[in-house]
Amino acid sequence: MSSSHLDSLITQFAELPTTCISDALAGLTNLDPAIKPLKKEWTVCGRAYPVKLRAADNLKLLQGIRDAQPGDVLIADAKGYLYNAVAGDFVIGLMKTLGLAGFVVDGAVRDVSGIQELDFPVFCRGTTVAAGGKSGAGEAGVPISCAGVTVHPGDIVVGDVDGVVVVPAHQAEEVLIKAREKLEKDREREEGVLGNPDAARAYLDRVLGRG
Ligand SMILES: O=C([O-])CC(=O)C(=O)O
Repeated sequence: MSSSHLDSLITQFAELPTTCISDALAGLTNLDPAIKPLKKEWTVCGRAYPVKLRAADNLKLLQGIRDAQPGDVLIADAKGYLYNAVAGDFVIGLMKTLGLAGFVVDGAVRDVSGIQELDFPVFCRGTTVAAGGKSGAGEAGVPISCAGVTVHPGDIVVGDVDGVVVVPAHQAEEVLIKAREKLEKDREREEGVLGNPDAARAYLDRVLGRG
């Protein structure tokens, strides 16, 4: 896929809620729902730059920040470990300064207030007070397994208040069409019943087989 085509897909995915993208993918590529934005207003959408870390160690995360391209979403498997952070406001500030689109981590961050002030979208499993180490184990820019999902470099990562979905690059066009259709159906269904008790009862009767 050319990079301008991928950019156009990313722009279009950014307009969709994760719920519809999840439905289009049958829920198969959603990260563990414990992974949520540090601020509920934050959203993220971009090319995946995956990083594999040892629990509580961030040297290879720093390599990922150095090697990723502007617009990439750094997505890190930090083994779900919550006692030591792999990033605080300093490391997140590096990501923002180098133009990355966001950070998703199956692990912990710290300096929550500082990160919120940076206004750079961070999605994580949890937060902690303790720093991590820099011993060097891990790999950057390789396929990973993160919070139950395989992520390849160049997949599309989309996150909002509901959670994070990974769109495999080779399925992106088809998923975009299906997700848009789902969004339209959800809107019609909602508009049809909201504030209209007769329509609400008719819907329930139909689904319950009493119509
Ligand atoms: O320096 C580190 O590796 C982690 C940290 O506390 C920060 O990013 O502020």
